Amino acid sequence: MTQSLIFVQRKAIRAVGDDESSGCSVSLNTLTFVSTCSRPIMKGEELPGLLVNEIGGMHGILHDHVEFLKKHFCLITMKEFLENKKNMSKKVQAVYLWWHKPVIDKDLLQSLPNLKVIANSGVGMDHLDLKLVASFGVKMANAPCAVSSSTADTGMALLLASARRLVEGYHVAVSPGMEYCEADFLGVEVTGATLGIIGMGSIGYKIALRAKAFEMKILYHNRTRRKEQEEQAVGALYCEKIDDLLCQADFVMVVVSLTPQTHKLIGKREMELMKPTATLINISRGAVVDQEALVIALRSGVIRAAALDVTYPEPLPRDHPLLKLKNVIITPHLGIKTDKATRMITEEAVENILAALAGLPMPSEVHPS
Ligand SMILES: O=CC(=O)O
Repeated sequence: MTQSLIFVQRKAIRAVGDDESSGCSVSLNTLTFVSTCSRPIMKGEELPGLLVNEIGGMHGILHDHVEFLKKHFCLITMKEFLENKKNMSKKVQAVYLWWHKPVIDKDLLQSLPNLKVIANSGVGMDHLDLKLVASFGVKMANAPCAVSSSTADTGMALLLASARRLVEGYHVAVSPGMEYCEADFLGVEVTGATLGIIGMGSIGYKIALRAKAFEMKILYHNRTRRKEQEEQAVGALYCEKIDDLLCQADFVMVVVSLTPQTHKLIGKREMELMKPTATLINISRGAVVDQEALVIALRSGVIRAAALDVTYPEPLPRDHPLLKLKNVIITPHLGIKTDKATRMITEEAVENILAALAGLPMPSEVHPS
């Protein structure tokens, strides 16, 4: 199988995918790496160099991913690269960013004359200077298909946990001698409640699908309105203005990418527009919400609660006021992390890199805005 065939095959899957409405194929997943990306290695063929931060250890690529990557690339770690820059720099044709590492700066880009593509292990690209990378003629890709289901699940898990006060309840249940009365832990009913989704890309859409099963009313705001049939499929109503969504929703779910336009998108004014009984859920990036304003809003009852998979910084300093509030749930940016999603991320990265190296359009190319 040639690289171009691989791409055509995947493109065909996308075109008929059972998840067309979210813009992603869901067919590329299994619990082991799929073989659609693999190709026979010709005798004597030199595999393209793929720069990765490190292998294994606390922050490095998982070993089973390494085995898969080695079928397509000659892996070069940052350590090997820095120790032998002269020989290695020309070999590197692609970089795989594993949880934002290695850091891509001008120095690194200048030292990689044959670099053609950078693939990211996730959907958010805010850690990368897209314009800088593009100015070196290097293409970029993310992995939106791989992460949409797992991230949508995290959003719903946070919504349910906050509504039903599961974390508070857990602490009481496991604390010896803790007493509680029947009226404690009154939560908020999710069935029939209104969910406002800010950001209706593939993750937002999958949240809507899940919320529909919970019989929620769904409002959404997005830069571009979804097609009528997509809206109807999940029963979502479009709010052209975020404010209209904020003042009606019982749960506000933030799913936008972090850009200069979305930085502190949800601030004091927006929280004051929300119902005092509303819950804010953030699964995008911490900086999309003004955290100082959030602390005040949570302390003073401007909103009921918050559930955050993302904060700034990550992790929060131990003495951060958000960590002291009972009406907050915080998880350590685990949104996309499932066994299946992480494997799919690496598959999607390989698919993108192979397409770029073959001079073909990449399935999930990212352009600077
Ligand atoms: O945070 C997760 C991602 O960017 O995919």
